[in-house]
This record gives sequence, structure tokens and C-alpha cells, in this order.
Amino acid sequence: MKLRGIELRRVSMPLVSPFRTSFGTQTERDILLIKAVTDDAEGWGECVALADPLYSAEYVDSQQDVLRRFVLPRLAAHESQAALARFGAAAVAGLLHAVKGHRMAKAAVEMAILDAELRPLGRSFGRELGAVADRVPSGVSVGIHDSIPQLLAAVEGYLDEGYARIKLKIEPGWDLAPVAAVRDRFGGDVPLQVDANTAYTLRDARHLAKLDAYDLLLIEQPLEEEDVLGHAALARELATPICLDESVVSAQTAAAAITLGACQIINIKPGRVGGYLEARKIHDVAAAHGIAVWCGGMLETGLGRSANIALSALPGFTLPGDVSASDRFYRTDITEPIVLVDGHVPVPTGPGLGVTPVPELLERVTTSVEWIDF
Ligand SMILES: CC(=O)N[C@@H](Cc1ccc2ccccc2c1)C(=O)O
Ligand SMILES: [Mg+2]
Repeated sequence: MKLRGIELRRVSMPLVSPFRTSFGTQTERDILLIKAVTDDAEGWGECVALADPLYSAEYVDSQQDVLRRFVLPRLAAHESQAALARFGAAAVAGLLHAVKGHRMAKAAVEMAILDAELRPLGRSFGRELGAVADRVPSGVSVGIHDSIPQLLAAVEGYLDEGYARIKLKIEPGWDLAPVAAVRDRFGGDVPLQVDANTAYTLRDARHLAKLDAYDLLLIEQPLEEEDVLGHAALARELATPICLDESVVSAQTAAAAITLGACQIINIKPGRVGGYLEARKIHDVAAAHGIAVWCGGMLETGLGRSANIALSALPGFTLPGDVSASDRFYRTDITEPIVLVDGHVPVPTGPGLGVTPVPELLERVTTSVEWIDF
């Protein structure tokens, strides 16, 4: 495989409804897409960084800048091209090791190169990663609402659509009441979990322990990203399993968090951890420790969503992921929409990602295109 160049494309996608979390409210998604052009294929990657550094230190302009100035020039270098020609996408992480952080940028370029490598081979992401299912259960992430009735109406709609699991965003002041209301209205059998996106501190332990009454699958990232020891202390106070999201940025940090007792479950997001190949490593480390994993979501288009579904088909992904249908967030996706069928989404079987952008739909949402020649 010889890389001829990379296209950096920004698209602006309006959300079907505002999505509020403990770190803010989003009404549209400014997404950086990457197209890797090689001698014999085009591959697509999606950078999951938000417009602002509110979920992690990355933000979309910073990822485009770090790609343009540091990541892509390294991959264009003669010795990198030789390694890519011989080893393909497996070589990308090592070639970029000297560039600190910016995992979402690295993940996106690795994804595009892997897609370009697999397409000519007729090999799917699922086949490459080790998928063992042809469909996976689909969970849905429900934002913070202005009132309990509005929350219940949203949850009712998703349950009617057949979603296999409900995840509620929580924050101080919006936690026990929404959880109790959902349990009261829909009963104890609905698979239910919460996500705080780092909004609490260890001083909230006794308050968070009240969630134990509601038989939740997990509580996701209650404390700040770097407070691994705090999560371990909290785990000793709660019956509800602790799931880490923001804190796990690699297989190494996953192993440390597991060893320190900071989590019993891990939300794996390929963009957050530097790519699908690192995500598979985390899956393997978790499996070795008996830790369940599931695939988190970053409001991806059908490109990232398809890759996430393929990853979700690995054997250790035993909990429903945030792999909702396209219409959870977008009226019109840039690919053929991913549709929920009986609470599941199908694992793509086509070459590479199995999907490509629909040109006219992509053009309609494109706000900029930049070509980096190799
Ligand atoms: C589906 C879900 O809850 N995702 C993230 C949080 C999140 C929340 C809001 C977002 C807005 C724009 C882009 C990505 C975003 C990710 C999470 O699991 O923590
Ligand atoms: Mg989360």
C-alpha cells in the first residue's frame, strides 16, 4: 500500500434534538473526516473530537492542526511509507508514538489507513478485528432534560423503538430523581445505567450510593478523568459497578485501572484510546481480568458508527453499547443510515468499513476540504 495523500474534510451535522450532558449542551456536530488515498483504494476515518475541549483535552481544530503539522508529515516520511507498504495500518501507532497525546487524531488516521488497506482485500473491519456476531444489541444515550416528564417521554420513545438498554446522563441535581422516575414508570427489568461524565467528587460518595437502590448496570465515569484512586475508593462504597470512560486512554491505563480496582466495566471508544487496534488490545486486557466491556459513542456518522458496531461484535463486548441507529442523532446521515432491527444493529460485512459516504449527502454538509499531498 502506498499513501498518495490525505484529505481533511470538516462536516457540520445538525442534531435532531439538543443533547445535554454534565459538560454542556450540543445542538450540532462539527466533525473532522479523513480520506486516505492510496495507489489502489480510498479509506475513511472519523475523528471523534468535539468542537470544544469539554469531554477531553482534544477539540476538533486542534486535531486538524496536529494532523497537518505533526502527524501526517511523519507518515509521509520515506521510512514511514516503507513501513506502511510492508505492514499496513499495524505500523501507524508505532510511527506516531513520538507525537504525545492527540489520540483522536491518531485514531482517525489509523482508521482511514486500515479502511484503505482492507477494501482491496475484500476484508471487513469485523473480520479484521475478530467479530463473532452478525448483529449486536443497541443501547441509547439519553441526555439531561428540562423536566422529568420530558425525560420520561424521551425514554418511552426509545423503548418503543426497541432499544436494548437505556443510559441516562446525570449530574449533581439531576440523578436520583430521573433514575427513580424511569424505574417507577418502566419497571425494574429495563437495562438501565447512568453516565456522569466526571461531574462528581469523592465527597458525593454517600449520595451516589443511593443509586444502589435502582439496580443499575453501572455508573459511568462519576469522577474526573485522572482520579483513578478516587474511583477505586468509590468502588468500595457503591454496590453499583463502576465503569470508566474518560479515564481509560490505552491498554496500559486500562490495566492500571483494573489492577487498582477503579473499575469493574470499561466503556471502550476507539477514538479516545488512539484507534481500533488499541481498542482491541483493551478488549483483550479486560477479558484477561474478567472485566466486561462495551462500545461507547461520540455521536459518530455512519462511518465511525459502522466501525464501532464491528468492534462491538468481539466476544468481550457483553453489554449493549452506545451504537444507536443513525436517526438517534441525525435526520440525514452521510452514509446509508444504520437502522435498529429488534433492538439490534447489523454488523457490516462489506470490505473495510462496509459503508462509504454518499457523495451528494457529504457535499451538503461539508464546510471545508484540505488536501495533504504525500
Ligand atoms: C453518547 C454519549 O453519551 N457519548 C459520550 C459523551 C458525549 C456527549 C456529548 C457529545 C456531543 C458531541 C460529540 C460527542 C459527545 C459525546 C459518553 O459516553 O460520555
Ligand atoms: Mg461516557
